[in-house]
Amino acid sequence: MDQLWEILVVLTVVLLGAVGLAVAFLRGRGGKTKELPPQEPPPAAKDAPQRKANTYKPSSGVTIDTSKGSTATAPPADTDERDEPPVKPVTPAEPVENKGGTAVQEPPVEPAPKAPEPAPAPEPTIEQPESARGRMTRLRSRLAASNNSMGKGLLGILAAGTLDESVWEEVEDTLLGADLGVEATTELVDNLKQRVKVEGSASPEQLEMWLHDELLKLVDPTMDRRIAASRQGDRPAVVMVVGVNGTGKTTTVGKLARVLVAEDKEVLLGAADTFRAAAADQLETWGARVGVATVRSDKEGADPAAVAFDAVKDGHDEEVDVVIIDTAGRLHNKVGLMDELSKVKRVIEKQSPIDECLLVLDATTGQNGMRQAEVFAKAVDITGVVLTKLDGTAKGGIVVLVQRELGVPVKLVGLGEGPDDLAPFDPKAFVDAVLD
Ligand SMILES: Nc1nc2c(ncn2[C@@H]2O[C@H](COP(=O)(O)OP(=O)(O)OP(=O)(O)O)[C@@H](O)[C@H]2O)c(=O)[nH]1
Repeated sequence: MDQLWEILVVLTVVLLGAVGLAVAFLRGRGGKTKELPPQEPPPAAKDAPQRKANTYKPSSGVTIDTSKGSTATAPPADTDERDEPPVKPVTPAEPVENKGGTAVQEPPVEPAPKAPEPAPAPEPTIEQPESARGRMTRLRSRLAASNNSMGKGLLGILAAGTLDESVWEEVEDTLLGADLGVEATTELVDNLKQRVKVEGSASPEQLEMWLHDELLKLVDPTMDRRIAASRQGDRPAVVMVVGVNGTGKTTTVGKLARVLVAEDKEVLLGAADTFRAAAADQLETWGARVGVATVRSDKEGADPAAVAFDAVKDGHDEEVDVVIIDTAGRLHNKVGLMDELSKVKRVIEKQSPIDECLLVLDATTGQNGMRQAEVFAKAVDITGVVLTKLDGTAKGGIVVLVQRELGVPVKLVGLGEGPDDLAPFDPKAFVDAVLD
């Protein structure tokens, strides 16, 4: 019986072993994964140009590969990257989908080529303005071109023959037409008549000489035409410039700065014309051309008195020779403008006297300009006149009229739009040009 059990156990073990081997054999065959045929690359990736690794060369000389997934590598020591063909920069784009719907990553994007170092800003060129001496001589032809019709007319009339009353009337009309004014005209004609009477007769040359003398007398060479633009003790001189808009005020301040720079003066400009937005820019440009700074406010409609105050204060601190203040020429009404000018004047005078107050008058406006002048003279104490645009008018007689009416000399004349077309007024050169 025992033997039978032993035989049964052995048979069972053999059977189980055979079954296990059979299962293992079957698994080994049936579980093998099927090989996929080789995959074609997606069209987009296939067509993508083979591009070299994107490189960025910092100033240290180390090349950093910025292409995706790569690590920083140093180039071989003997690699000269300048020999590589240039790589076209690629615009970054979103990943695109190929036809099969697989997302294809856009090839790595190269950084924009390093911007070249910006060229150092060119040094501003400081212009060398023409010296004041000799300007009137250079500009004399301009005066003569516009004004000697008056001189020629007078000489023609006086040389025509007998000096009867009708001839004197013609002389008077010519002088009045040149804006000399009634008073000065009567004075001149009376004096000429007197000389002719005393001499008995006169040659055309003698008449020309007398006319020259009489005109010069009216222009008055004895007036002090110097501009107070030198330091006054331990402070700068202060020059305030006033006048109606469009007369050439800002231009004159710019030109005057040039005259003074040519005389080796240190100048500071104050842009107190805050009414017209562009006036401060205009003034600053004028100053910058000759290396002169401008005190201004960037706020349109800022208080002009405050700007003038700051300019004078800065002038003190910087120890310049002269501070020139440009003012507004237009406000909503005349009263407002005059109040503003008076205030600018008062505020400046809190820290410094005003040494010069120049009224800018447009010579082409004739009698109209005279009425403006009187209004300004009431608001501020005018110490001198700048007659602009004398190159564009035959009415040079305004020089005499303005001096007589205001009791102050014409100190400067504008004879063109060029930067150096402002000249100290020279009575003799003026009369010479008129009778040229
Ligand atoms: N022909 C000539 N033109 C001049 C002369 N002076 C100034 N001008 C011109 O006159 C115009 C007006 O000049 P501005 O300096 O802007 O006048 P402004 O008085 O400051 O005017 P606002 O700033 O509006 O008050 C400009 O075109 C100048 O070039 C001159 O002597 N001769």
